[in-house]
Amino acid sequence: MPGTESAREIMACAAERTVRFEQQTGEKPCLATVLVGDDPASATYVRMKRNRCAKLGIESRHVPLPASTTTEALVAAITELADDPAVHGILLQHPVPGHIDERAAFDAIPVGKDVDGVGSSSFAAMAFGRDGFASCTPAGIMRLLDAYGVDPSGKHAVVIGRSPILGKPMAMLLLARDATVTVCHSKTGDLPSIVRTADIVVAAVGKPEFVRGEWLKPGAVVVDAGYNEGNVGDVAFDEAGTRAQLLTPVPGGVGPMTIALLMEQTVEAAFRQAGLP
Ligand SMILES: Nc1nc2c(c(=O)[nH]1)N[C@@H](CN(C=O)c1ccc(C(=O)N[C@@H](CCC(=O)O)C(=O)O)cc1)CN2
Repeated sequence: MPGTESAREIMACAAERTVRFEQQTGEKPCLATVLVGDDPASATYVRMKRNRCAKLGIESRHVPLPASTTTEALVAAITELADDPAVHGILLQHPVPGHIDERAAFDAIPVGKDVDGVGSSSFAAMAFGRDGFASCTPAGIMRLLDAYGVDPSGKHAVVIGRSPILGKPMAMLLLARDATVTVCHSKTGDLPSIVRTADIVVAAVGKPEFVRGEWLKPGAVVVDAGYNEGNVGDVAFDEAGTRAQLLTPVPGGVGPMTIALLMEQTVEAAFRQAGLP
């Protein structure tokens, strides 16, 4: 499976670096996870991340907060983690309850600890090719394209979805690799005809089997970044499979890469904070 295989390689490397970090500093890299409320899917994703940390020898510290948490209280909890030198990376699980200003909370994570790449400063650094961490799912997708020998340069890439942690950074990363990028969203007219012109399609809409096989240009590369209930992606897999040159599966595609990138970036943050190469 494409994602599982590439993710395994990235995580093996993160595990090796974790051992080296401990030998050099006597400490372990540490990821703090912040979960607000009791959404079961979010709880599952946080558990998957913490389990992966444990497997790789990365420490994790969990901060569960009630759904009634205010923006101010969440920002204060994040600031406490930001000020703690034993914490190298901070992850705030998205989505947070609707009354919270999620952007303010993401932006409270200092850029050096923003291993999930969700802050505005991280976005700017990524967009302008500066040091920082990219949002894990789009960064994982770029690595997946590389692993499969797909060079975005000169290709028409269509990103369906414009969310701050997926569609928008995805467009920037593809642009940085010289793709011609079209971002489509809920107000886009005649989506199928735009998708039909794409060499690379990234589906990040959050609607099960939304992208149909007949929309695709034969030979297109199709990346399914959907994570809908029941492990169903945003692409109608069987239909798309008959037309696509490469189609990432759900499960076993983009999801494992998201977690692998989070592990890689947490370990890298630990090295940077310790001033080690
Ligand atoms: N702060 C963040 N919040 C959210 C992100 C994110 O990157 N940062 N992404 C999504 C959900 N997500 C991680 O949080 C996520 C979703 C799915 C998977 C995954 O590996 N899925 C597996 C299948 C699930 C399973 O095996 O039970 C797969 O696709 O193979 C990883 C991460 C929203 N929130």
